[in-house]
Amino acid sequence: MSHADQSVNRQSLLAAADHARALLDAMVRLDEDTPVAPELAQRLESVLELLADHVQPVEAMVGGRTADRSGPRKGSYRDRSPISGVLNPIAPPVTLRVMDDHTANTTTTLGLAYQGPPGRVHGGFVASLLDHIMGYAAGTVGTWIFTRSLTVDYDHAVPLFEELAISARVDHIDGRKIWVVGEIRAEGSVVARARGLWLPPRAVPKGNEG
Ligand SMILES: CCCCCCCCCCCC(=O)SCCNC(=O)CCNC(=O)[C@H](O)C(C)(C)COP(=O)(O)OP(=O)(O)OC[C@H]1O[C@@H](n2cnc3c(N)ncnc32)[C@H](O)[C@@H]1OP(=O)(O)O
Repeated sequence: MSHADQSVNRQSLLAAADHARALLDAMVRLDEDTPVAPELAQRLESVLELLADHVQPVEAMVGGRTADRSGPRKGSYRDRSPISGVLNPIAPPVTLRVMDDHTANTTTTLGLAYQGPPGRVHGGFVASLLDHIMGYAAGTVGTWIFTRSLTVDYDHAVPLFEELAISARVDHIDGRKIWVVGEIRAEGSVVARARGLWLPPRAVPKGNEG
């Protein structure tokens, strides 16, 4: 495939991911007696038939075909992230900014697919957002890092349908331990805060040293 064709294909995949995001939003807003339910199920089945011969085996996407998950991985890992992956429809529209001063931030607005208590973001998703942005701040210190501990304070409701500003910074580093703090603001006020510990693995998985 030529460079130009690849670019057109990526634009189509991005558009498809956006449609799938809109579909997720529509699904949770459908009335149970919607008359188009049978046609919806049928059309989605045909879409899945279209994809059947083209989806990669899962082993190719996690990286490697061996038990230790070493070896090459197809596709961009970041594009498939459940929090900020542009090609992953369960990721809300999020554009991450990772800065040289060991900080990371983003803004996003979440719809009904992320609802916990009525009108509020699900607490588990609040923690996921913080984990992710804080992970990226920690990732400015070491390439391979894992969340070891995360404590979230839910100070106030995190609202749906309003812009949320999520930010994180490395608080201090103690040997291998990277301590990070993060927060979510809505209309300028802090609604959730977190602190956590990130650690590099003792050995980087084979094939992923770079
Ligand atoms: C740009 C690219 C971006 C890339 C950015 C990617 C962003 C995505 C972010 C997503 C983040 C994830 O989902 S990560 C996925 C979820 N997390 C995981 O799966 C991690 C599972 N856990 C592990 O694999 C392991 O526990 C490790 C690798 C994290 C650490 O193992 P370890 O090296 O054996 O270390 P361990 O003994 O557990 O602990 C090390 C030290 O920390 C201390 N320690 C442990 N917990 C605590 C605690 N709560 N408070 C104080 N200290 C603690 C221990 O006492 C010990 O101290 P001392 O005795 O040494 O002094």
